[in-house]
Amino acid sequence: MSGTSASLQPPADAVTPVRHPDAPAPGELLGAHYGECFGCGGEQPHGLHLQARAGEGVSLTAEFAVRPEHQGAPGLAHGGILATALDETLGSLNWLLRTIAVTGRLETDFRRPVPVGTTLHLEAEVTAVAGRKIYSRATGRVGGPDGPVAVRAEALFIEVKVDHFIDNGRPEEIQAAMSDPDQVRRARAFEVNP
Ligand SMILES: CCCCCCCCCC(=O)SCCNC(=O)CCNC(=O)[C@H](O)C(C)(C)COP(=O)(O)OP(=O)(O)OC[C@H]1O[C@@H](n2cnc3c(N)ncnc32)[C@H](O)[C@@H]1OP(=O)(O)O
Repeated sequence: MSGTSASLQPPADAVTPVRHPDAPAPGELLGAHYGECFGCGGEQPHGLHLQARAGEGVSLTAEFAVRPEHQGAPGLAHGGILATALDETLGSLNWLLRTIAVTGRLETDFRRPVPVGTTLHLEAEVTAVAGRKIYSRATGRVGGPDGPVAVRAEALFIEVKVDHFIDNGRPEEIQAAMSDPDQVRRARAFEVNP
């Protein structure tokens, strides 16, 4: 991608990302990491309800069905919503590394409008890892998985410890998430041992 800033270029000592041995198998749905997440949560009525599926290596695909509540201009998806879909898709990659990480930087290209009523077909991959820094990119297409590119992003995620959420989040939500009976979801949020 042209125009990407220097901080999204992996350093010379970056390594190839390694899929965790316990990562979901290719083709498996990842499910939501948190029910209230605006990007993927099933209990979030206003959210994107994005569904991601593991791919080969450290890659995945995801689908985002654009609904009327996602509009910016009449009949078209809001750019910030599309950036959110890209952010969520890229963030989901970290589950394949079994690393807890948050977005440090996200750079987005908007190439085509995305109409309400269409599905954005996303694919994403981790391209490099350097210490706590995880470099990744994503593409969103309209009209099908092989349709024209509507949006693209490159990102830098930074690995964090669980304390990042405990220290910065609201205690009510932290407690609720920690006692989530869904073991996989709890592990994604709080029990990952890289
Ligand atoms: C539980 C699973 C959650 C999954 C969610 C997935 C979907 C959604 C993903 C998100 O939207 S996460 C929410 C949005 N992101 C945030 O709220 C992060 C807010 N930022 C922070 O909390 C801190 O800035 C951060 C933890 C990212 C980094 O702070 P630290 O004090 O831990 O590290 P530091 O600032 O020393 O940075 C570490 C390295 O990363 C680099 N870095 C950090 N932020 C950067 C940035 N923005 N651009 C470029 N480089 C950056 C920094 O220069 C440094 O490089 P070096 O090691 O080479 O010195």
